[in-house]
Amino acid sequence: MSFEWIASHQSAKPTTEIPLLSSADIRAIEASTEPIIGQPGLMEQAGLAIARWVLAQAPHAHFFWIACGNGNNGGDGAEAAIHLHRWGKTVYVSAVKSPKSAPADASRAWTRLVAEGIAVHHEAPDSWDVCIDALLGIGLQRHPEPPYAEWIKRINQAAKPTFAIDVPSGLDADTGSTFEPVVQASATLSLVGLKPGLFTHQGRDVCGDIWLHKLGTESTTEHIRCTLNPTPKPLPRPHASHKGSFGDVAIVGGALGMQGAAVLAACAALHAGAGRVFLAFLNSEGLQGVGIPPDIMLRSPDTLPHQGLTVVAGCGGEHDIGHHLPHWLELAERLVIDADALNAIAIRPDLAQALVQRRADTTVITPHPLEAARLLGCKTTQIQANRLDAAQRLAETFQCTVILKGSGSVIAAPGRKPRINPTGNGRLAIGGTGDVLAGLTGTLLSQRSTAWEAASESCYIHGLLADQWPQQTTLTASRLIEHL
Ligand SMILES: NC(=O)C1=CN([C@@H]2O[C@H](COP(=O)(O)OP(=O)(O)OC[C@H]3O[C@@H](n4cnc5c(N)ncnc54)[C@H](O)[C@@H]3O)[C@@H](O)[C@H]2O)[C@@H](O)CC1
Ligand SMILES: Nc1ncnc2c1ncn2[C@@H]1O[C@H](COP(=O)(O)OP(=O)(O)O)[C@@H](O)[C@H]1O
Ligand SMILES: [K+]
Repeated sequence: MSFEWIASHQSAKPTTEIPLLSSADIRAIEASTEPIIGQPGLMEQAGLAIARWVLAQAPHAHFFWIACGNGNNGGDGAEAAIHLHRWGKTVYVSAVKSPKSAPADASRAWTRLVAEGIAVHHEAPDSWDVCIDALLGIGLQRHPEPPYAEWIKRINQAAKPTFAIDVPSGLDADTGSTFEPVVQASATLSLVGLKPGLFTHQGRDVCGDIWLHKLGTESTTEHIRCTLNPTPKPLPRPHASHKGSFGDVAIVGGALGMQGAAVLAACAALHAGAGRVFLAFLNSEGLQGVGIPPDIMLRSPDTLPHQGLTVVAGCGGEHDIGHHLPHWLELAERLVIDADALNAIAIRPDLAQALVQRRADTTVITPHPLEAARLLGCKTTQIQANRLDAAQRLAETFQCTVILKGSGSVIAAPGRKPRINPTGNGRLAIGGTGDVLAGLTGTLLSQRSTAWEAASESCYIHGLLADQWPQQTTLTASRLIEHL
């Protein structure tokens, strides 16, 4: 039996590509795991693992409130209670309903618990040292009902160490959307496999530290819904190289009053190590006061070179970018499409068609959820309700690599399993950081062999900078660039 520590403070740095499993994947693994006669079943193994894990997290706690739901998540809690009781801890076990209505495995756990002489309560205790949240797991289907909802509120109000089994109750394991209320866990022990919902959308805020116990099961590639974006390996910069070896990146953007966005993208491309960076403003009126480093070559959009160029289009593009897009969609060897360029594609079928026809694996689009909603003709809430599906739909619809931004950015490409980026945090939620991502992605796209690699690395590095940001210093987009 072994525990794997995965993430602390909602941020992970996986060295390998860790698989994430949907609820259906987990149930398929469970169904294909043959019980071995005389050996403990999955739920018994889960109970022992949970009890050991909680004790390791809170070795001095005495009074454990084990809040159990009506399904197998509650059965896991009952199994854990048996071990903690045997080890001399005071356990207060609450069940939402009569254990008689539980599924078969959980029902056996409740029978064993009662045989141990442990009382089953139907209310919460007045106080406790540690709570084990065994209310709802991958079977969650709707807003928690009474008494689930009341107990979840009690758990959160008490602000005591809370250890969630499988997922914090109220979190959708597949999508990262939370129902109301949801348990705010100190740590979560994911069983059998890690779930996507722990790493994207609202999930990252409620899980605490994330641990995994596979309970001796193995997943095969068919069981994998998506993966965690792994830590990239730095690209060597050989001695025998020159500026032509590291990519020519051109930023086309910066309409009137929006030039700063294009400058941020250009500076990010420069600091990320592009061989040469061009900046082509859509409108260069009133540029006084916009600091442009002398390393960046200013051009008009019409005088940019074509050969070997990676174009980043759209940062601060307003409506003007729409005039230039047909040209770059046809001619740019590699292309990053951001912000207003995405809005133009959303309303012009000719541009969408030109995007679909581009050479495979040369294009990255970087929508935030609202831009994604415009592209797919739906509401932002529908995008956020299932970010993995939304990113994959964008990739298939527009035949390109997608970075769906936000907490736990999703990277998707046609015919691939998506990746969820495990780095980044709320400090990035300010204007301009998306322009930095676009410029950084442009440089990596000019240097890497595939758009997929470039997008994955770019997301990871961008988020990592925010994760490593000094606590006392405010993060701004221009400061972020200096750390590239
Ligand atoms: N499937 C497996 O392979 C394993 C499952 N295990 C545990 O079993 C859990 C899944 O068990 P279940 O499928 O029984 O699902 P859950 O125990 O997560 O919940 C299902 C029960 O809750 C009810 N319910 C769902 N949403 C509700 C809501 N909002 N308010 C009130 N009631 C609600 C359902 O009607 C059902 O009775 C996992 O999360 C994990 O903890 C572990 O024992 C390890 C192995
Ligand atoms: N809460 C958050 N957690 C992690 N990353 C975030 C969060 N909010 C924003 N980001 C990241 O910050 C960047 C913001 O991009 P965007 O919304 O396009 O802003 P702008 O257009 O102002 O530059 C994206 O890379 C996004 O993934
Ligand atoms: K739970």
